[in-house]
Amino acid sequence: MDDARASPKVQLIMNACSASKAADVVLAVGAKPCMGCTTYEEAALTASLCDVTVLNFGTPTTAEIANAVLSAQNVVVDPVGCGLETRGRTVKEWLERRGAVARDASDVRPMRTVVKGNRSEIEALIELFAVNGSVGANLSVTPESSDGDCAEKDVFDALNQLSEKLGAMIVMTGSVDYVTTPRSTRVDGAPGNEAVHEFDAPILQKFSGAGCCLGAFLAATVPGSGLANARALRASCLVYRRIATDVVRLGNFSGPASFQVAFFDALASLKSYE
Ligand SMILES: Nc1ncnc2c1ncn2[C@@H]1O[C@H](COP(=O)(O)OP(=O)(O)OP(=O)(O)O)[C@@H](O)[C@H]1O
Ligand SMILES: Cc1ncsc1CCO
Repeated sequence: MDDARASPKVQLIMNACSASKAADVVLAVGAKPCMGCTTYEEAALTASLCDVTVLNFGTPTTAEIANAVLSAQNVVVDPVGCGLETRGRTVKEWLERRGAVARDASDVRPMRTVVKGNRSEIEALIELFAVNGSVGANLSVTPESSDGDCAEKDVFDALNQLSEKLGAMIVMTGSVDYVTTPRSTRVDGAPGNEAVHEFDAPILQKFSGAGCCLGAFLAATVPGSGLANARALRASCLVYRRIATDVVRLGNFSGPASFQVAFFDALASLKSYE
C-alpha cells in the first residue's frame, strides 16, 4: 500500500468479539477485508497479498499466527489485553522480533508498524519495555481502560520513549487520542506528536470493539506511507470521532447497540477519508 489505493486489501487477524465488526467497518469505507489466518501458511500468504494487516492480539490470535505476519509491509498492531502477563509476553516478543525484521529490511523496503492501544494497554507496554515514564493509567488484565490523570507533556515523554524502543508509531486511544512517531524516523520539520481532543463521544466506550474497529479503520483509510506519518494517523482518528459525534447529535439510536448500526451507516456514507 505505497500509494493511496482506492480500495486497499486489509487482512484482519482479529479477536472473536470484534472480527465481524471490523470486517464491516473495512467494507463500509470501501476497502476489502480478508481474515485469512486459519493456519500459519494461510496467514503468511494472505499478508503477502494484502496491502495492510491488522494484528489484534485478543483471542484467538496465537503466537504462531502472529509470527506469520512478522514481515508484512504494513501492520497495525492492537495489543489487546497485554496487561495480562501471558499475553503481554507474547505481544512483547512479537514487537521485538518485528523491530529486528524491520531494521534488517530498512535498506530494501520500508516496513511500517503502528501500535494502536487503549491507555491501559499502552501503560502495560511501557512497563514491559521498561520505559522510564507513565501515561497515568491503571494496568488492566481485560480490554478495559482508564484515562488517568497525567500532564500531556509527560504522556508524550513516555510515548516517545516507547515509540523509539519499538521503532513503531503509537496511537493511544481514550477520551483524548495521542499519536507519536519514533524520533529517529521523524522527517525534518514534520510534527512527531499529535493529540486529538476534538469531538467528545463517550458512547464509543459503551460497546465492545470500538478501539479494535479504529485499528481496522486506520488500516483501511490511511495509505501505506501515511502509516508512518502522525498527521495522517491523526486525521483518520479525528474523522472516526467526528462521525461518532455526528451520529450522537442526530440521535437516531436508543443505546449502544443501535448506535453501532447508525455509526456504521455514517462511516459508509462518507465519501472521502482524505
Ligand atoms: N470520550 C470520547 N470521545 C471520542 N472518542 C472516544 C472517546 N472515548 C473513546 N473514544 C474513541 O473510541 C475508540 C475506542 O477507544 P478505547 O480507548 O475505549 O478503545 P479500546 O478499549 O481498545 O476499545 P475495545 O477494546 O472495546 O475495542 C477510539 O477510537 C477512541 O478514540
Ligand atoms: C472483550 C474482549 N476480550 C478480549 S478481546 C475483547 C474485545 C474488545 O477488545
